[in-house]
Amino acid sequence: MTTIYPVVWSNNKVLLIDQTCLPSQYTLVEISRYEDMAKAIKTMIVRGAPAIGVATAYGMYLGAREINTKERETFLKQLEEVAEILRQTRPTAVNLFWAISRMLKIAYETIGTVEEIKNTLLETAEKINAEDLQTCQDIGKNSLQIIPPNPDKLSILTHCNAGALATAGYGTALGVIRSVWTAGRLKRVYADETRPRLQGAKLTAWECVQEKIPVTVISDNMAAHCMQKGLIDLVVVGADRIAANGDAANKIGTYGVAVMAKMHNIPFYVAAPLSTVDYSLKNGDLIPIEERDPSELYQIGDSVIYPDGVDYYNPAFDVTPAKLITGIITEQKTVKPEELISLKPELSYH
Ligand SMILES: CSC[C@H]1O[C@H](OP(=O)(O)O)[C@H](O)[C@@H]1O
Repeated sequence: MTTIYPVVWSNNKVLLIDQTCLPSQYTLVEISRYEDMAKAIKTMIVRGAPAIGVATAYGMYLGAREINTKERETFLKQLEEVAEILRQTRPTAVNLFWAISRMLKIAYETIGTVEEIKNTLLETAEKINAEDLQTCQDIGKNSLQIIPPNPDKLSILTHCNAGALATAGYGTALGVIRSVWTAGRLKRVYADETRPRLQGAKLTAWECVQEKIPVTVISDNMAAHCMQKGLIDLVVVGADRIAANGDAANKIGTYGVAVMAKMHNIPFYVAAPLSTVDYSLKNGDLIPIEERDPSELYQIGDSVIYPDGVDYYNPAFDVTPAKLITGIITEQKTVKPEELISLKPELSYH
């Protein structure tokens, strides 16, 4: 069982695994102030929709802790300012906004002193962390229902990192892979490198190696060839925001993988918690797509790989239409995209 927890509350501060240093260095970053948490999210020290949600929840508590007033109204007003700073970090992963809404709701609903509100906020952040870990394990368990019954072991392709590092632990897409591995049904993982930030090569491969899960890293442009050669039995990816109709935003390149999977009749699954479904959005056209600094494209390490004079375009995500998605594996059950609406929770924080 994985023991990779990217966001941990310890000794009155948050410990983050610095994902920008993996795989060469395993480094923990201590975060005691909400503005440092905002920076850690923006610079992707912590990344991955659910992990961003957990980190944001702690960021809201850290911000609350810094507010120096006993006046409830003044406290709540300043907490809203903390929320606004955190909202500005990354626009696509809806878990960030989900966590902020949930933390603000708790603050407004807590009848008591400012100190008591602060304590409740910490308890809620801890709860969000624990819930997401359980959610990922439930997603993994549910995925076993959709794995083909034949005794052959599967080769599964995944894109980017939707692993323990991208969640509270265990992972969504990689949680599926861990569960299939534990069930003795996995032959091999094919991990797309996932340009430009290489989360597949650096993070998914690292997680698989930690757990001795056989993994082949492939460059992104090899996925079609591997499918054409019959090397891939199934694709599973994570998500950063899913619209009510099942259109799913995920790391750039996911849409191309889905098109190729469709072309080769390979099942294409999205594994995600319901906290990643934004029921307020009718379809994926409405999902905000983050554009990141062009240096992620033109620089690898210290070397600049593009000539001067070129233009840049660096969208961090793309949207896979529901028609290309075989199923969405959630903590409740696996549904077809058009059935996602049936899982809409009573209480939504979006
Ligand atoms: C379990 S969701 C992980 C999701 O987040 C990643 O994006 P980023 O690394 O930019 O935070 C990627 O889209 C993963 O699928």
